[in-house]
Amino acid sequence: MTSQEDKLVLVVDDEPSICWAFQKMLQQQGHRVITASSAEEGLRLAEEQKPDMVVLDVRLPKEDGITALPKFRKATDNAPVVVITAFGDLETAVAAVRGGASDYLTKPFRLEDAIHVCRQAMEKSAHRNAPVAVQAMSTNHDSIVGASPAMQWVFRQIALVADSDLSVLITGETGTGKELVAAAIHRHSRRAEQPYIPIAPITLNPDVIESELFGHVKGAFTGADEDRAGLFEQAQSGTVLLDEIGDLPLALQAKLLRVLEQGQYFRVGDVRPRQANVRILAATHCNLNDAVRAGEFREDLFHRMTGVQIHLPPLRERRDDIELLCQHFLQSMQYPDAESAIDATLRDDLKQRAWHGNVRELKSATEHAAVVARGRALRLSDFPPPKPSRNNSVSTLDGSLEKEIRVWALAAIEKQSSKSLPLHAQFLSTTEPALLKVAIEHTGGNRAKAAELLGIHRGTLRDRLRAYKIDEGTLP
Ligand SMILES: Nc1ncnc2c1ncn2[C@@H]1O[C@H](COP(=O)(O)OP(=O)(O)OP(=O)(O)O)[C@@H](O)[C@H]1O
Repeated sequence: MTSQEDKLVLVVDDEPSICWAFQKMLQQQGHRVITASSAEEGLRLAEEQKPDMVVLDVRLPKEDGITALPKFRKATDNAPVVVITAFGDLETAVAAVRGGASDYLTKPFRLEDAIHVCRQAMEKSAHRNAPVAVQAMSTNHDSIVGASPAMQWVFRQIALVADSDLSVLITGETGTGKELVAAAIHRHSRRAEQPYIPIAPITLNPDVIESELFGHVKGAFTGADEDRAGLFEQAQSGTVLLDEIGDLPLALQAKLLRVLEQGQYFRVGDVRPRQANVRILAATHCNLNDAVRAGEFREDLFHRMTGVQIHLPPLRERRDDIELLCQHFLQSMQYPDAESAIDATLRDDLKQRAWHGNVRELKSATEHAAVVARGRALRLSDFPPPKPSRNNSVSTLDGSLEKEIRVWALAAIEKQSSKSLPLHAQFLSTTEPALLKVAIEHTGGNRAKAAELLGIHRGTLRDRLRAYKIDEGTLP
């Protein structure tokens, strides 16, 4: 048997630069690489040389990668296949995984991601079950739109978990699409034909929430005139989404844990346990870690739920999706010439907004603008004013910025060497230039006013600009 460092990898891509990049990267990891520029040539090599892993592009000159995927699996006795694609939508990712792909990468990818994905694919058994036939995908659903690397990663994660029965925690600010992701996981799972029940605990009457979830037997409490099934029972064989799982009362968290660990629950007033055959997905916009620390969320449930997580970044961190999303919403409204209704100026203006309400805000703003514009190309004035941030205070760091700083600081500490600047100086030289530039831009290039705004001496400002080599010519 070959060792983890000495595998034969077949790369099938008609772009020589991609073959070259994989060749370099995999050879550095101690593997041997053969390449092919078409599925046909790749299959021939696969039959002859039985590679330990295949990297397969979706778009190939004749037969495409997704169609050829099962053939590669057969030709290599089920060696892992990593599929790569230039632009992925969720359906392509799911089709790849259904066709037997071990993983999925979207071009352009970061080298670290490619190494990580290839290593994981090789670690996985090279002799998995025979591939499942690619199933026709229904298009009659709410599609998830996104071309940004962040959304491509989300598609990959959905595709990888959809077919299993794993519980998944979906996190992200309000309006980022958590419920849409949960519905997509269900839609692409084996349970797709079974019920999908989203439950928001906050909307349930707190006095009867346990009965709502797990049902009750006759006489369990006043008003319980007959046996009744709860939502978990109604979702039998299907999927439940617990929307804002952080809102679930502590007593019910223990009962949910029982469902997750033993697949069992009790109707209120019943002593007979019932079997729950449900997949549990959960969503939250808050930091469950904090809730655990505050004693509001059970730690054991936290660990059970955070095994598989899909995080949806806020829209302001994937601004390149804004135009695509607007066009998508306009198309859904059958707006005339939806694709050209947003010109480059409007696109840039929309990208400037903070979109604190995320995709939900963008959707309602686009619908509003479409009504005002009545069929002509949209203008910024057609859009409602931006929604204010929930946390408009500028005197304190908002949670996400603090998180970024923590991540930065931990990474900097790890990289610290005898040659590095002290941590505080590193931090200042990373963050201060942006602050100085904003102050100067804001004051129209007036250094005296900028220094006043910053609360520092003019001379200090001049020295810092020099120290950071901020090119005065690039500033107003
Ligand atoms: N990537 C996307 N592509 C298309 N539509 C999207 C996308 N993300 C979100 N939406 C739309 O934005 C709206 C809000 O999405 P959703 O309800 O899934 O967000 P959420 O994160 O669950 O919000 P909340 O936390 O407030 O419940 C929905 O109308 C949804 O269809």
